[in-house]
Amino acid sequence: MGARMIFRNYPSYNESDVEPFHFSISKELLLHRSDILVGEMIGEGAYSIVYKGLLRNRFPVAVKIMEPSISSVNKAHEKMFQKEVLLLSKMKHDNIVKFVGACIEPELMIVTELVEGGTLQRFMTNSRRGPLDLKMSLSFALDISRAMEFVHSNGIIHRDLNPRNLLVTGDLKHVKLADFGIAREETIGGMTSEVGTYRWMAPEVCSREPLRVGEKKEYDHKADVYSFAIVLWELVTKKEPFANVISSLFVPYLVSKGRRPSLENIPDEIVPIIGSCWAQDPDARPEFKEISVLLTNLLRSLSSNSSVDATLPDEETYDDEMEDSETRPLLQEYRCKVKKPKEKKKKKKVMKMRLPFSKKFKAWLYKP
Ligand SMILES: Nc1ncnc2c1ncn2[C@@H]1O[C@H](COP(=O)(O)OP(=O)(O)OP(=O)(O)O)[C@@H](O)[C@H]1O
Repeated sequence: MGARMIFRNYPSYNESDVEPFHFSISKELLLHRSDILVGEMIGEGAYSIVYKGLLRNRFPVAVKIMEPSISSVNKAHEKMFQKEVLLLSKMKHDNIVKFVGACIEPELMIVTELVEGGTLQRFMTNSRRGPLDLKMSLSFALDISRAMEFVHSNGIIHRDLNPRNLLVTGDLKHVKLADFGIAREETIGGMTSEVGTYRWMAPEVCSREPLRVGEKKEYDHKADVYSFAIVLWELVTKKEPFANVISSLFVPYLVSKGRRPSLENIPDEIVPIIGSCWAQDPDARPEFKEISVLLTNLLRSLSSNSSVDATLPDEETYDDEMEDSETRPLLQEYRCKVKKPKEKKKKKKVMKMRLPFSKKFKAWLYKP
């Protein structure tokens, strides 16, 4: 396996782990190796290589094969594989890659739907030179938020939300969440291992504060909300986060001290969303349920203000307004503002109201 430019922390396992391990994956989730025809390579992860494939000679699929050199030496990777299979098989949502099946003999393989548009990382890199399509960016963000809403409602923390784990559909209209390799069920009392990809890693996950003997860092599903904020920032700025930091290895330190990418030149409507999502205090971050409502309303208001015919993607499925009491006051205030601008007179008033709020919000964000 070649050196990777992305530094990522994986759960640590004891390499001398020799405990016997037996797969307990139900038969319905298993495929025969002969059902799968493996084609060209399309991607590579830390422990796996992903190929295009054909299921029963007919259906295009993605085939993730765990690197045999690793899985044969370490039973811990078999456990990791099994966890990924069991989690992914439960994740049935339009914005999450569909699980097709798994093989355990002769190689460890996970077969999913083939998402043809490549990673969001590649998509954003390719679109950097062109103009920003705000509606498309927000619509992608809404897809991600909806996927995460579903993941969290199932008691799962993804722990590695970043543009390499988000795939763009072939028609370039939607994004799907992939890679549940380090996702875990949230445990009462918080999670403790340090995992994720540094540039997208929440401060509570990556902080290097000294711990007392036996003490462990705790975090919860709000770590994913932080990662989402960085992805949203990338979508609306078309820039790389922490690009001026020499090595991503330094990012955790800076983030733990409150450093964030710049909010300069980001549309006023989006600043409070990003700002609240990457708040230092995880409890101050909104839930994905709230973020989805905000993004839906924002997209609606953008569409109704536009002369271009810009309907929401799959509008009927985004019809889930929340009661005001369900959104936190900060976001509620913001939501009222973005819902209003329909007539010109009202729009002016809204802009007047929004500016001081946004200033106050920025001041709050950067207070020493
Ligand atoms: N369903 C899919 N459709 C198309 N391409 C895919 C699919 N799944 C994975 N890929 C490609 O393969 C790459 C690696 O996949 P994945 O992230 O699942 O592997 P991994 O070993 O878990 O990687 P990581 O080191 O990020 O955990 C992705 O970045 C993407 O380019």
